[in-house]
Amino acid sequence: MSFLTLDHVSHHYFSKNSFTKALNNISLNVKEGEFVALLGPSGCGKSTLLSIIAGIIRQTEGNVFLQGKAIGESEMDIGYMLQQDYLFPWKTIIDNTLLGPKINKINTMELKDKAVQLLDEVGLRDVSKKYPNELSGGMRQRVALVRTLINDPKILLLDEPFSALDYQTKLNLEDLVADLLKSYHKTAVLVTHDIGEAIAMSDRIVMMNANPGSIAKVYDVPIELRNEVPFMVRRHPKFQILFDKIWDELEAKGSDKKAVEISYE
Ligand SMILES: Nc1ncnc2c1ncn2[C@@H]1O[C@H](COP(=O)(O)OP(=O)(O)OP(=O)(O)O)[C@@H](O)[C@H]1O
Repeated sequence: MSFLTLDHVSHHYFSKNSFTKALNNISLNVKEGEFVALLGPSGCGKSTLLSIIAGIIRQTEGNVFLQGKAIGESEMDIGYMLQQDYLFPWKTIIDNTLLGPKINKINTMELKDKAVQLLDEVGLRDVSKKYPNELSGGMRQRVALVRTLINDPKILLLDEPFSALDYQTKLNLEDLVADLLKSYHKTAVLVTHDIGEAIAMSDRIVMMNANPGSIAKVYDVPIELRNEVPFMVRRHPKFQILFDKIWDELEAKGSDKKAVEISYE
């Protein structure tokens, strides 16, 4: 059964002088516990699609359902992790992780133990009383991950969450995120430009076309790779085969195509 359903989703951006067709007729079913990556040339609508799934923007056409319910009925169902951590500098790490529930008027006393446990799981128990500026970029992203998981969201939306990190930190975080999501049996959609990251972390990879954004191809990641931690996936012979296939496909699409933009001027 489909956990997340995208049913003929299209999106147009309208501004005073122009109209951009960002997404055209996207249909996709994501199973519970599945990890799906969205990959494609710049401007193909990956972030737009993620914002629609998050309920931040409303699609122009089509429907999006999470467990059969239209998106937007409960914000708490969705966890969002971005390239920037958006931690509040004047709040301690533990208070930052509890901010979402606090805003939603949930009793944070009950969630404190869970926050401590999650901080422990990401190796940050000792810094819970510190402030964000005392932490490295990788540590801050781990706090952002805890903040996302504290609400126990049904689905995690990851918009290039590792792209601002150095390579080694990024690989370590990929392993950590994959491990945590697997142990909590979370469903996730990742937007990335990094083919290796998409293969290392995902069960399926959705390759998108630009101009306008649509689904070009869906790759099933071989089971041998899905059973490994991301770091080890990169060493598997099947990794390189899939990498080359996707690379050739992306090269063929070109990397700088813009979506259809019609100016009214
Ligand atoms: N708020 C907006 N108003 C008008 N057009 C927009 C807006 N946001 C995005 N677009 C356009 O919609 C198209 C898809 O943009 P989007 O950011 O979703 O693509 P993307 O695949 O995430 O790009 P990138 O990989 O470069 O981050 C682009 O042509 C972009 O210019």
